[in-house]
Amino acid sequence: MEEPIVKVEHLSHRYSIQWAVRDISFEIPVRGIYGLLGSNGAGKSTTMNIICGVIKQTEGNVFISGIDTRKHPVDAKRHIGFLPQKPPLYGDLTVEEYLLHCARLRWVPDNELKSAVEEVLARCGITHFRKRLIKNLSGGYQQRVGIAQAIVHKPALVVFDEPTNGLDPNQIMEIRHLIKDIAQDRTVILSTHILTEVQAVCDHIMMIEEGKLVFMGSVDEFDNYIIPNTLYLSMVDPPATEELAKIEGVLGVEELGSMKFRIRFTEAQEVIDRIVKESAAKDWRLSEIRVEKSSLDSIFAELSKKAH
Ligand SMILES: Nc1ncnc2c1ncn2[C@@H]1O[C@H](COP(=O)(O)OP(=O)(O)OP(=O)(O)O)[C@@H](O)[C@H]1O
Repeated sequence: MEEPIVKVEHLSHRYSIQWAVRDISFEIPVRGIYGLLGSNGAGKSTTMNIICGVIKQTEGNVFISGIDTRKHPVDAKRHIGFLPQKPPLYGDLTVEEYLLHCARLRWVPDNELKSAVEEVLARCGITHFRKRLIKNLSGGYQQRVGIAQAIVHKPALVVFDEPTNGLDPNQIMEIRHLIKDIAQDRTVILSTHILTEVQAVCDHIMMIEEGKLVFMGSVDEFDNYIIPNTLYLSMVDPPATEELAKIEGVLGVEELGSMKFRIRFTEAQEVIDRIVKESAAKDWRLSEIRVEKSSLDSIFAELSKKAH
């Protein structure tokens, strides 16, 4: 069987006396964008810094494409690109000088340096700024340079720590687009405390709370994890709540006021069909009916509570 791209086994980390990460295990077997989600101080940066070999774990093992990061850190790092929370940029270098420097640091062979930098400049949409000093770029473009240095050596795994932090909405959209593009030919892990970011960018979610992994699965699984789906219903001439509750397949009815209701159900389509039929027969004048997905925010809050 093929080695997983990332394998984390019983990972724990302690800063002096405080445990920041406690017994986390997971595997990333296939390509995709994996969101590492958690509130501030949950342990995201610590986990990412360990995966990328920036800090050494107190306990446990990390393997990158089968290479033990503790035993062979240099070999493992060849497969990793990392954009830390504060990008390691040198403001007094031009974009091109900086990327050349990074490519050399990452063991790109001399005869491939130029083409590697050209490729990454184009990929990140910064070719036209190649001669500009990094300190004179906007935040969004500085972040692009940060991303470029993370992929200049074509690593199999790229790790982004809060990549859209501090950017304006347009810049955020552009950076998300770039991350999706980069993930087409490699695995990406990105950390964020923003739920909509995960929804917009990721295929899979790993959620950390208080140093523990509380969820790992697809975005859809996360979405359905805690709270069952509900129906939102609006009628001009609604019946009594009890009458709605009697409909087969309806598990509960919550009155939201102004002739609106939230219904918990067993099977969406069957219940929708019955409500529409009854409404037509009894002239409830149905004006809106839709399946509500539980918001990521509410799941986030539930999972956080679970972890406590
Ligand atoms: N160098 C350090 N020394 C001591 N404690 C630290 C250090 N770095 C992080 N911590 C603590 O470890 C815990 C986890 O921090 P970490 O930065 O990994 O969380 P995070 O999820 O990345 O949060 P944020 O989104 O705020 O960066 C926090 O309680 C934090 O205060």
